[in-house]
Amino acid sequence: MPAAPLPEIVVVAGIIPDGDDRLCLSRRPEHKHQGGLWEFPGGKVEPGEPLERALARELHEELGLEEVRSRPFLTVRHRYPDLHVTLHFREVTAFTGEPHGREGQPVEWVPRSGLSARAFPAANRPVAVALQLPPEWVIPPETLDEAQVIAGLSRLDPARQGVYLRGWSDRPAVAAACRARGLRFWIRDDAGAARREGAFGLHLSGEGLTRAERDGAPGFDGLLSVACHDAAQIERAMALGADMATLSPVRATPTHPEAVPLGWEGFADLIAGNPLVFYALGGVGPDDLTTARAHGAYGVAGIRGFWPACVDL
Ligand SMILES: Nc1nc2c([nH]c(=O)n2[C@@H]2O[C@H](COP(=O)(O)OP(=O)(O)OP(=O)(O)O)[C@@H](O)[C@H]2O)c(=O)[nH]1
Repeated sequence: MPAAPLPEIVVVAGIIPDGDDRLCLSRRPEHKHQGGLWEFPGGKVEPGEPLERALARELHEELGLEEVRSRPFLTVRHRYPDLHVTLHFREVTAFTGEPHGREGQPVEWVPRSGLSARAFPAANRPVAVALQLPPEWVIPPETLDEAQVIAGLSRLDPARQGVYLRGWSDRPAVAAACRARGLRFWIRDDAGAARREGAFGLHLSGEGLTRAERDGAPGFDGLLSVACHDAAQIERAMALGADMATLSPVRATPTHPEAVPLGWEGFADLIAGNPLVFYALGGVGPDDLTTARAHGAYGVAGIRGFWPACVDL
């Protein structure tokens, strides 16, 4: 007899900040699925219920919060052995009341830096990665000179923007400018340079990916990222243990005129169900963040529109 299909549930969960760089967590009751683990408060979405309303209802029932407003943060699909779950994590932007465990569950404000010490359900791994990441990934133009790049870096916002030093990975002065500004930055392909420069991440190009597959995963403790353009590359990035990826091109772009754009629907189809954190790249700008999140990405990446002095690119 064929096995019965596993139950599929849709869940909404809130990332609730307190304005002091802490997030509200609760502990799942022992008798429930994934019992005893810490979670972002939330619960099952009712059929036809809009996600923002579902989260407001759950946070009222579980924590006693009122007037909850939220926006998309990250969508994760995960297959537990006994359950398939689609988790819509949302960033809570406003609420009233002080969260307390109305169902007897422990509730705590936890500093972001303390999140890695908590045990979460396996589905939460991409959220733990995304919580360390800026929503914008800025690529300094290669048409500028080093002094212009350094001047541009000093105008980026470290809270919102990270930097991929695509054409600038072998320039210690550029890495130093990122550090001085407190910007998280990624080095291209060279794990040794990433270690030396204290990069936040290592981003593998197609060539870097092939080399890492041949020689073994690069020895680097920071985040591992891969440039992807299709389903096969996403598979390879996951097999290598990557944390995040760029997927491109979403739209036509003058830097890669030959590449066929994925479009937002094609983008969403490719990333659905993959436990990587994705940035949409190629013809997108900071204003596309809401659209990108609605299609499963966490962030947006690019040169044009992101770089402060890029008017004449
Ligand atoms: N709320 C929440 N659920 C999570 C997280 N991570 C994760 O895997 N889940 C899973 O998502 C599902 C949430 O369902 P739930 O049982 O809490 O839903 P509910 O509050 O409506 O519960 P009930 O109907 O059993 O009372 C569980 O299978 C849980 O293991 C998370 O961070 N927050």
